[in-house]
Amino acid sequence: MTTTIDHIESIIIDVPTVRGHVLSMTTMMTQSVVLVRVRFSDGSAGWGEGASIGGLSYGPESVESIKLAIDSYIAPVLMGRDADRIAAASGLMARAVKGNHAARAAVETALWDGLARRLGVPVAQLFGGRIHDRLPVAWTLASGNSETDIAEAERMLSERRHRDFKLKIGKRKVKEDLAHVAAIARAVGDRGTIRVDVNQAWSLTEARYGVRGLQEIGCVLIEQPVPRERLDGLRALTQGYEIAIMADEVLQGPADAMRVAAERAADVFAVKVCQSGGLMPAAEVIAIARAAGIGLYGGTMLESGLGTAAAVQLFATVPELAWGTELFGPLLLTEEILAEPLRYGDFSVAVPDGPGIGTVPDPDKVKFYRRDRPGSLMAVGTA
Ligand SMILES: O=C(O)C[C@H]1C=CC(=O)O1
Ligand SMILES: [Mn+2]
Repeated sequence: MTTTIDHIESIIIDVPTVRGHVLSMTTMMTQSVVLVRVRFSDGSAGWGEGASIGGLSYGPESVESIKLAIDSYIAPVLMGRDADRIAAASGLMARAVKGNHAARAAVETALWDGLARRLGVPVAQLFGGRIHDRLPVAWTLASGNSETDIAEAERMLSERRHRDFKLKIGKRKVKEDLAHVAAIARAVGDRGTIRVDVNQAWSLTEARYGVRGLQEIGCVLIEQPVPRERLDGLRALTQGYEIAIMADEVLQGPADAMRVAAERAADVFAVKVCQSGGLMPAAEVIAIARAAGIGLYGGTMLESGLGTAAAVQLFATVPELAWGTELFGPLLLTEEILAEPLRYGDFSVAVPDGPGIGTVPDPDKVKFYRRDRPGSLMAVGTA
C-alpha cells in the first residue's frame, strides 16, 4: 500500500534573538523561519524548516518568499505523490521551482523526516549512519561592540559552550574591523580559535588588506570576503594567502560547488542545507568538496532547533568536518521551540538518537510565535 503526501503546511514564526545580531548587511533583533509540516496518508508526519537572514539582505530568499513558493508552487506538484520516493519528489520540485532552495529544502527535509519515522530510524541512517555522536559548535560574536563581544566570549568559554568564535565584520572600515578582531583574539588567546565572516562586504582591494591583516592577527578562517559574483576574487585570495578562505553565499547548490571546486576558488565549503536545496543536495556539495580536497564546515542559516536538528543528522555522517560546525541557531533565540531541545555542552551538540530528525516542535510554542496567530503584530499586511 503506497503512502502518499496528503497535506503540506508552512508556518512562519518570528522569535526574538537574545541580543542584536549585527552583520555587514543587516542587524537582526528577531529571527524568522518557516516551519513545514507534511502529513502522509498513513497518519505519519514529517517536519522541515526553511530559513534566511535579514529578509532579502543575505540571500535570494525571505520567509515570505519561502512560504509563497511552498504554498503556491511546491505543494500543488507534490500532493498525492509517493511519500517514500524522495528522489522523485525532489525531481518534481526542481522542475516546478527554479532556485528557491530554502523552500525546497524545507519540504525535502520533511519528506526525509517522515520516511525515517515510518522506518523507525534516525535520518542519519538514510545517509549511511552516524559517524559522530557529537559535533563541535562555533559561536558567532556579533553584538557590534568589541567589549561586549569579549565578555560574551569569556562567558562561552567559562560555560564550556563554545571555544571557536566567528566574528561578523565588513560593516566598518577594514582598519576598524582589524582592530576589533585583534582585541578579541588577544582576549581569547590560545583558549579558542578566531574566524571571521565578511558576508560579501569587501572589494578585492579591501580584501587583500583585510586578509593580510587577519592572517597577522592569527585568524584561522575567512568566510566569503568578496561578493558571490567575484569568483575570480575569491580564487585570488585563496591562491594568494596561507589563511583558509571559505565559500558561503557563492554556494547555492551542487552546481556552484562544482564551479568553485573546479576553479580552486576556496579552501573550505560552508555547507548549508537551506542554501544547497535540501539534505540530499547538501550531501552532494559535501561529496564534491571531499573529492576536490576542499575542507568542510557545517554552516547554518540561523535555523531554529528544527532545521538545526536536520543538519545535525546529515553532518553526523560526514567523516571529517575539519572546520567543525556553527549549528548554534536555537541558542541565538530567546525561546526554545522544540519539545525535546538539542543538547549543547562541552563545546558541541549531541546528535539526537530518536527516529527522524530526532525531535519535534512544541505545538504551544509554534502557536505562540506563528506570524498568522490572531492579534500578531507581525501579521499586519501579510494576511
Ligand atoms: O554564515 C552566515 O553568514 C549566516 C549565519 C551564520 C552565523 C551567523 O551569525 O550568520
Ligand atoms: Mn557566512
